[in-house]
Amino acid sequence: KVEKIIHNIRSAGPGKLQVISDFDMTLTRFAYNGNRCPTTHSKILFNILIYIYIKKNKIGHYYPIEIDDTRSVEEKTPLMVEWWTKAHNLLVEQQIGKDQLAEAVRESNAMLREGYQGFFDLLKHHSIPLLIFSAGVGDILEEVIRHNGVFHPNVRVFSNYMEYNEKGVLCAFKEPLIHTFNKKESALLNPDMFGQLQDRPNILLLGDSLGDLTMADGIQNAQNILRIGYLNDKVEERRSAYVDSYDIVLEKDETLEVPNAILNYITEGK
Ligand SMILES: Nc1ccn([C@@H]2O[C@H](COP(=O)(O)O)[C@@H](O)[C@H]2O)c(=O)n1
Ligand SMILES: [Mg+2]
Repeated sequence: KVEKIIHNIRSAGPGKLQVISDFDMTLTRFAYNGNRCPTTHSKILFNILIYIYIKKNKIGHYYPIEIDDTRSVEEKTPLMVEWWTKAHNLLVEQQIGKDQLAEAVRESNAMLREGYQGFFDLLKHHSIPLLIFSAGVGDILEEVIRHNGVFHPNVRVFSNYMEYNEKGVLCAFKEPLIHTFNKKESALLNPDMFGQLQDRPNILLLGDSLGDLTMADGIQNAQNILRIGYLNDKVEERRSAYVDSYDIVLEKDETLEVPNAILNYITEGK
């Protein structure tokens, strides 16, 4: 099946392709030297207020629920909304200044996956749109890719964005709230963007959660979708659900080698 999809995408050429990707733990590393890397939410909480990250972000409580594939999306959704709302309220309470963001990212160990330069540059070179759908914090995410010199014009980001008051201080998060399991809804809220991309019916989808599988649902005339899933955590327990849902499953792989190899093959000689 994978060979057939890749063959079809290659035959149609890069002009018919778009890449839709998750951000945290898909384009960024899950772990480095045995330690977990921060997400966009935790990057800022971690850098600005370590105490809050540990005591109040409640990653220890909510993250196991997020990745528990024995619970239904319906059961998990209200708990995810609760987690995200608490985290956003916490950030708002801290009165974070717009200028502190860049500094927070510079000082954090935000790490894109190995091979990110080749990935972003190849997509730019072939003018292949890269749509990043993230339930993280859009302002931080943008800062991370800008800081790494790969925020090219072909990159579009859909995420949770901060709102600042007239003094440049964080005062709210823009609606709608995007969490792990409602990416489909936010994709459908952007018909203009997807309308522009209707002439690109072939999709390379990258994700690390089963919730990421719905990111391409806004594409109405999709023809060939190759879904690559990063299985970062609780590998044994979650393998069969991932193998059933993704076309390719990468276990504990901190690189973009496989997507890059596929993209190189698809665009070879073009
Ligand atoms: N308070 C929170 C809420 C969520 N997270 C993690 O962020 C990830 C979302 O970003 P994606 O780019 O992967 O959509 C999500 O998987 C949560 O684990 C967090 O760290 N803190
Ligand atoms: Mg993710």
